[in-house]
Amino acid sequence: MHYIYEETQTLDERAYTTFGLNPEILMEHAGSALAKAVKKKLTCQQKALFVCGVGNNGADGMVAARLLHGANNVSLYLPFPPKSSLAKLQLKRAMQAGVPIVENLIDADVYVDALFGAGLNRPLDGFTCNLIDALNAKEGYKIACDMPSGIVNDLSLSSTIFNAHETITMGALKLCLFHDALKDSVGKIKVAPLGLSRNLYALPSPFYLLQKNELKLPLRTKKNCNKGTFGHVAIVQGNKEGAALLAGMGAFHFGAGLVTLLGERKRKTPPYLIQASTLPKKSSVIVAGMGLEMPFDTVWLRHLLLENTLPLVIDASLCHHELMLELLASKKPLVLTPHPKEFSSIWHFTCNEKVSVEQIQANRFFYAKTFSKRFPHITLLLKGANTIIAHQGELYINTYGTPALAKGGSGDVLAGMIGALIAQGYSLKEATIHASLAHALASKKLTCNTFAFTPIDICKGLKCL
Ligand SMILES: NC(=O)C1=CN([C@@H]2O[C@H](COP(=O)(O)OP(=O)(O)OC[C@H]3O[C@@H](n4cnc5c(N)ncnc54)[C@H](OP(=O)(O)O)[C@@H]3O)[C@@H](O)[C@H]2O)[C@@H](O)CC1
Ligand SMILES: Nc1ncnc2c1ncn2[C@@H]1O[C@H](COP(=O)(O)OP(=O)(O)O)[C@@H](O)[C@H]1O
Ligand SMILES: [K+]
Repeated sequence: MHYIYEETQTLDERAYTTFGLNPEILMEHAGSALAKAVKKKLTCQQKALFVCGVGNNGADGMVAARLLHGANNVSLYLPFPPKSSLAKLQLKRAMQAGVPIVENLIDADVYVDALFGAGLNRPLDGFTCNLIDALNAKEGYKIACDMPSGIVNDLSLSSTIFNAHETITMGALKLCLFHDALKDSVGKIKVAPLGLSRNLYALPSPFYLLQKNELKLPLRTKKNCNKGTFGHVAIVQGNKEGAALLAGMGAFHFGAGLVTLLGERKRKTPPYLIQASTLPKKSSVIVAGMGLEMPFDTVWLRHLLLENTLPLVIDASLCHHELMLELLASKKPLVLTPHPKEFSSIWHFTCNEKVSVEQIQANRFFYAKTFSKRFPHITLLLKGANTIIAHQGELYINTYGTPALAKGGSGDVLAGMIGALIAQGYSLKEATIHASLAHALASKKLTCNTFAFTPIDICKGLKCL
């Protein structure tokens, strides 16, 4: 698991004070990593253009251009005169080495965006937006230095953002790179070590990037077992019965020994799903919310969810229902799996403050972290292009989801999968993390194109993990 940081200046400063490095040493490493990434994409006849800004982000680009010049065809384009002392120094060195400087945005095979990085402190002006639009419109491979230009104060996004195929980020991963709205702009993210190994440069952080090799599958290693060994998931069935069916299939395919759909007996279900009107005695967990159309029998549901000690996975319409207040107050072990609109309702109930979906999406990390600190017994999974799992102020980010999942029913399967892992003995946090990883990775197993995928394909994909 890699740490992610809200800002990395503290890490740079520690590299100076603890390890005796200095900004120039760090920058030489940043430029060298950028140069390596550019070189990989260039044949001898091809040309790279480094578009450099006024600060140290631009200076990184100038270092990379100097390192490549002589062996590769590279040029610098400086739309503004350098401001920072390191940018002035690096420009001088680049000129002494003879790096060509061009006056316009010329055509190239590789474009490097070294306009702005962590120092962008206000929205971009019209000229810079037009420049970035022009860069985005160019053919060719695009590399962002540290971060795509357009992220203001490491946090909010300008209306115009550089669209990279690849981002070489300096020293460590930054939280802003995992904004949902940047998922189409960052490309592949690579970390450039800055004169120290990544481990030495790093400090502990409460934010983590989930890696696929960390996935803990519910593999059956003991031969002496029976269905009871793997728990019993009870799923509340609503009027839209397909939702509970999908959750049931997700739970069953992810290892639950028994899965019961609770409610009125419905028409066709897969034969391995049990139907019952009362909670089975040996249930391990209750999953509820999907397919529940309002109004529903609140008395029955309140009794079912609250009059026992079973952990709960709560999804979909229940997030909009005032029953949520009682669930939160009950201090029952709880996983909540809202999408941003559902989270906006939960936030309203719990914090007595109306926040729009847009506000949540613009500040996903803040809202998820704040909520998880306020409700330390809850594990929150905030859905999105990059899913966030929040627990006691820690955030785990899953970037593996794909647009194939953007279909009704994908979330239902996920809720069932989380229930399955809880039933098999995972902690609520671990169940949520590993179900989320498996959900995203399974969706990649069967994706032949981006549109024909169905939620049932997630279950099929689980068979291949
Ligand atoms: N040890 C180090 O230092 C290391 C640094 N590293 C690299 O440095 C990058 C950070 O460099 P940075 O802090 O100089 O910021 P950067 O993004 O280049 O821009 C700041 C400049 O832009 C200006 N400005 C701001 N907003 C503006 C706007 N809207 N429109 C116009 N101008 C605007 C602002 O000027 P202001 O007008 O605010 O005085 C300032 O001059 C980091 O991302 C990484 O790539 C790595 O090499 C690792 C080691
Ligand atoms: N563009 C996307 N990239 C990655 N994952 C996505 C994307 N769109 C949706 N998902 C995932 O698909 C699931 C959709 O869940 P949800 O919106 O609750 O659907 P439903 O309630 O219809 O089952 C979530 O896990 C979400 O993170
Ligand atoms: K940049």
